[in-house]
Amino acid sequence: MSGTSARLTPPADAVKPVRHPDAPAPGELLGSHYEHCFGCGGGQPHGLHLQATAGEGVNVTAEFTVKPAHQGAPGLAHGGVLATAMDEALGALSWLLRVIAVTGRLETDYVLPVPVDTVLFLEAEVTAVHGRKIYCRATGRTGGAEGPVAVRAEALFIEVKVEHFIDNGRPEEIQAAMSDPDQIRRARAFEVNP
Ligand SMILES: CCCCCCCC/C=C\CCCCCCCC(=O)SCCNC(=O)CCNC(=O)[C@H](O)C(C)(C)COP(=O)(O)OP(=O)(O)OC[C@H]1O[C@@H](n2cnc3c(N)ncnc32)[C@H](O)[C@@H]1OP(=O)(O)O
Repeated sequence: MSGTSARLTPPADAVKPVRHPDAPAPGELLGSHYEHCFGCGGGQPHGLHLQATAGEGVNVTAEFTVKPAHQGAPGLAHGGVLATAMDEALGALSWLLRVIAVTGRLETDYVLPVPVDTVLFLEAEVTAVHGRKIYCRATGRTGGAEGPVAVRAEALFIEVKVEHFIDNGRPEEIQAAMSDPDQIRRARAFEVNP
């Protein structure tokens, strides 16, 4: 059973997403937006270490291997961890629009149980844009990119300015990020007008 709430249905005057001309080329590995991100950072031992690849449209693909640290029931992935994987893959779409965006709403359908050691093949795409609102969806398949859907998600991301993080983040991490030239470069890669 699945369904989409009215808040995730784009309004009639929403527009089709446009791949930014300076977006990473199709097939390019997108890299982590922040080393300590639980979803994609290399600095989180139990994180998901998701690596997303740019697609040809406003879409990305990624693989996520379920580790023992990600269990909910014995030998099975925790649903919240699977939602995190979907959130992260959807968040990576920002690279293709060259905007900074955060999750406003995320709805997840859990279709099949996902055992530890499973490789989930994720695909995410933007479906519509309305002002700052970015409508998107994702699937997670087992056994290959054409395998059965185990997880499905729809989401609304909201475009924000870099000040969203500077104003709201804990000062010590913000100061560390702002004094790291590589982090500044990564943050700028999201912004059309840095
Ligand atoms: C250089 C140093 C700094 C480092 C920089 C690092 C660069 C990092 C780069 C990239 C990071 C990306 C990170 C990705 C990680 C994966 C994604 C996540 O997990 S993100 C974390 C979870 N999400 C949140 O923490 C959001 C918390 N919420 C908020 O902050 C606000 O609620 C926010 C920004 C989402 C909206 O607040 P408003 O005041 O800006 O805007 P309003 O007017 O409330 O909403 C705008 C429109 O969106 C709709 N909207 C907002 N929330 C909605 C919702 N939940 N459902 C439906 N519609 C919603 C509203 O109805 C409104 O629509 P109408 O324009 O009137 O048509």
